[in-house]
Amino acid sequence: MTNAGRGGLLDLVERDRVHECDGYGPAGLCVRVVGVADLPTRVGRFQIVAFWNNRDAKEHVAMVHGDVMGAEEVPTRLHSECLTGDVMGSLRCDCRDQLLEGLRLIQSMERGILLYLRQEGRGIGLINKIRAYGLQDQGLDTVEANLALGFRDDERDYAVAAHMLQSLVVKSVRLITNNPNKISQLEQYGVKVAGRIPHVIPPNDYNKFYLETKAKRSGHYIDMEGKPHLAEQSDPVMVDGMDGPAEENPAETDARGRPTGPA
Ligand SMILES: Nc1nc2c(ncn2[C@@H]2O[C@H](COP(=O)(O)OP(=O)(O)OP(=O)(O)O)[C@@H](O)[C@H]2O)c(=O)[nH]1
Ligand SMILES: [Zn+2]
Repeated sequence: MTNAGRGGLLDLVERDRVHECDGYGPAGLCVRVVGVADLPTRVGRFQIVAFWNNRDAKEHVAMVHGDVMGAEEVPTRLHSECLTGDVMGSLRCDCRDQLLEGLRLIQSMERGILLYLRQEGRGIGLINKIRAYGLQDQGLDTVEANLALGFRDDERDYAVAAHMLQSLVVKSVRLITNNPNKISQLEQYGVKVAGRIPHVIPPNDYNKFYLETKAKRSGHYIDMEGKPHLAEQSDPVMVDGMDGPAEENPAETDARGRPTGPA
């Protein structure tokens, strides 16, 4: 990151001291940049940006690499918190690998952002996610378990992400995701999504059914058995303990997830 880029992020704290707006989404959610610091990590150096919001005590952060302010087509990952996966290393989901591979991918590019969103359990919270896991242990899939607990299959709202990107003065993003709902919600909130970068992690024995459910029931762009292979998925990323080549040049697609070139 250049001094200009870092200085620019620091300026946002001062800028946002008086920030007020109508907010995003049905709740009128508004965020302010309240802290910026250098954050060396095991995958490289980031600037971490802390956000206050006007609706709850959830403390969302952005991991920023390179000069993103005023930039177009910034590679951007929206990561939803997963204590069991991110922290405990659970194999029931692909969250930890997606988090680390996402940070690595961003580091390998000129610039990029990972928003770490405090939307545990697709927005149902940690206690309810563990209850949902209990129901899954009895045979329900992820969607059925959420519904049995009285939730929608996915309770996440990305208004906070849209405002965070606006606060970082990002002009457009290339979203690192397999989830079409993230793309459509961001667009609905006025974020220009210029393309998609697939983020497929090879399954393990414990999360295969979870990933299959994402593909079959939630419409995620993940190639599983029985579905036509996606051209963009020909080079899976390499994660600890798995054989296979690292993904170097993920194919890109347009905002609707259609490949824009050969994989
Ligand atoms: N309710 C529920 N949430 C889960 C379950 N497994 C993982 N999660 C949560 O799902 C979220 C992970 O989703 P993400 O990786 O951000 O996004 P995604 O919807 O999979 O889309 P991608 O961008 O393609 O990764 C985290 O908040 C996890 O805690 C589950 O079985 N039930
Ligand atoms: Zn997880």
